[in-house]
Amino acid sequence: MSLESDRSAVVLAGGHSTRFGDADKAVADLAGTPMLRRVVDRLDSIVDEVVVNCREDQVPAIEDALAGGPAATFAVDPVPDRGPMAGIMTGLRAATGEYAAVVACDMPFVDPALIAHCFERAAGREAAVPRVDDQWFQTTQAVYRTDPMIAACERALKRGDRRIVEPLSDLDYAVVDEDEVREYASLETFENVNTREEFAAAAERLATDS
Ligand SMILES: Nc1nc2c(ncn2[C@@H]2O[C@H](COP(=O)(O)OP(=O)(O)OP(=O)(O)O)[C@@H](O)[C@H]2O)c(=O)[nH]1
Ligand SMILES: [Mg+2]
Repeated sequence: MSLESDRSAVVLAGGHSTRFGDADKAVADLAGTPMLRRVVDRLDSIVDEVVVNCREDQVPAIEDALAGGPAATFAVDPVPDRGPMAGIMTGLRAATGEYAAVVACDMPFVDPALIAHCFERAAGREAAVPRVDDQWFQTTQAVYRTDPMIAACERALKRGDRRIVEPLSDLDYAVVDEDEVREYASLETFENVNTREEFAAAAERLATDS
């Protein structure tokens, strides 16, 4: 068994991209490659399995965006629009790994070296979550132990709490602080793209990078 055989990735894409406008940012062409495809490509090298979480109506376009690339399976929200934390729960339910990295589809600069480190830090615990400014947990670029995180999401939703940090209160998690993050990645790894302006700026940087 390879070292990585327990590792899944869940890419979250079930939002409505309202700040982006009419189109789905997940599949929007970012410097020649759909944004979600960039995230999947980066994660594929460090996990055994990639699961994409989205709504049913997004599946065809996301399939197109991934065509010819790494294999991915879909985890469709049984009830759409319950927020990113419910999406994490849906994705993790479909994941087969003991641990899974969760990354939002709008983080095209995600650094696989940091994710690999989060897998190391989560070992023997229930999560490893970066926190760069002693305040905001990067819950959509973190590693969770699949079963306890599913249970924690279920409990939070049952309490009527959709906040994405809420499941952490039930978990034994490691915090990956800013200094530790910087050993593996630059902080652009956490940059998320919401508006057309942010998308254009990200495209410009990616075009000059490659
Ligand atoms: N499954 C699921 N995922 C969601 C939901 N809302 C947001 N997400 C995902 O969570 C991540 C971060 O969300 P946002 O940046 O707010 O994305 P968004 O909701 O599509 O965009 P806005 O409408 O502009 O807020 C993205 O990967 C989204 O696809 C939801 O209701 N369900
Ligand atoms: Mg949103």
